[in-house]
Amino acid sequence: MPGYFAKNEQHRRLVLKALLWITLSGGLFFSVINLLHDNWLLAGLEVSYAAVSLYLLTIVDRTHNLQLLTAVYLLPFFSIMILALAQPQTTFAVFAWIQSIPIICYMLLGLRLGMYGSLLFVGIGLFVFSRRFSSDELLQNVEIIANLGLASLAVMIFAHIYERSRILNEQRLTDQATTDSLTGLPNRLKLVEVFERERAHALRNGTPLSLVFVDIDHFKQINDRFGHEVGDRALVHFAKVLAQRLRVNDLFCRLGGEEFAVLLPGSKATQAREIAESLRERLAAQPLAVDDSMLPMTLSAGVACFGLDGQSLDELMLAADRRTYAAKRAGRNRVITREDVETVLDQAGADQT
Ligand SMILES: Nc1nc2c(ncn2[C@@H]2O[C@H](COP(=O)(O)OP(=O)(O)OP(=O)(O)O)[C@@H](O)[C@H]2O)c(=O)[nH]1
Repeated sequence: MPGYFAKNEQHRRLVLKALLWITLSGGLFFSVINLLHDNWLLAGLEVSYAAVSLYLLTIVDRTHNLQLLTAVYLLPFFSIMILALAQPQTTFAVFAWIQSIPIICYMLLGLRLGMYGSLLFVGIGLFVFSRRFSSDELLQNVEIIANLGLASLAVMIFAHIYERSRILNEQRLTDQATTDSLTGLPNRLKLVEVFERERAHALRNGTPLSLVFVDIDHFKQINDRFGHEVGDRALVHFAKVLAQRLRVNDLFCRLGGEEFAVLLPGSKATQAREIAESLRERLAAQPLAVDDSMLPMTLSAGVACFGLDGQSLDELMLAADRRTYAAKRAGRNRVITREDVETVLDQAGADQT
């Protein structure tokens, strides 16, 4: 299922449910009207369609393939509409239903499929309508034809614009929710989302996946000495310096405060360590300019590997966080991997005694 359709599933499910209720009640109502007009074919189709709508209503909440269900529902729905328009017993008024096609298509199928569906079914509807009422004197009136044509076009354009703005707004909200407003980096929510994708990829292809936990050293001192505003600038500077070194596939995100994480798809522990070391060196080489002086910044980092340190993001975070803590205890400005932990802690203990 394409990502976009999956994202909008909840919205589409609600729209489809509303439409199913309308077709259930409308189908029953119009079948009675058509029976009174002796139009058995249309009445039979409408009752059957009401029954199909009732059945779909019972499964719409639990179906895993909403797109297929929507297609199964829409194709006969539009076909019955057009068939109704073609019947000799029906009136001009059935055309009003054709006007609803673009709205239904865009709301249920999205921008591209909605446009194709609208063009196809409105086009067929207009063709059938012009053939069916060609001898009607109403159709000889240019004003009426222009009104009907323009109204159909306007509904389609508005439905298109509405769906486009809805998608853009949804995208904007999703971006806002997954971005750290200070540094512009992805946030923890994005890490959770990307980790799931990369985890599945690593399992499928047997490729490595590493996580580096990064913490700025003595950040509180920057705040205390220069104020919160310089502290914020230091965070932005830090984000910029580190981001320059990483690849597009790597996910560098701010977890909160002065804590960051880097997800490295395709990198095993040794490679992740090298990358973390180069981040550390880069930061040490690029101090922050504060007034006329240069303020040095350093980081401590811990590396964890998918598989070796656990299967879930929580397990990897815990392992990487512990190693970062070990790096802090060992004197800061260093990177610690699984292999380093004991050596470094022994060393730190020896230094203290
Ligand atoms: N300016 C600024 N400060 C923040 C922000 N978020 C957290 N902080 C500050 O970051 C500081 C973190 O302090 P600590 O957890 O003691 O860490 P540290 O001073 O880096 O010490 P070590 O990690 O042990 O090296 C706290 O003073 C927080 O107030 C932020 O968005 N902007």
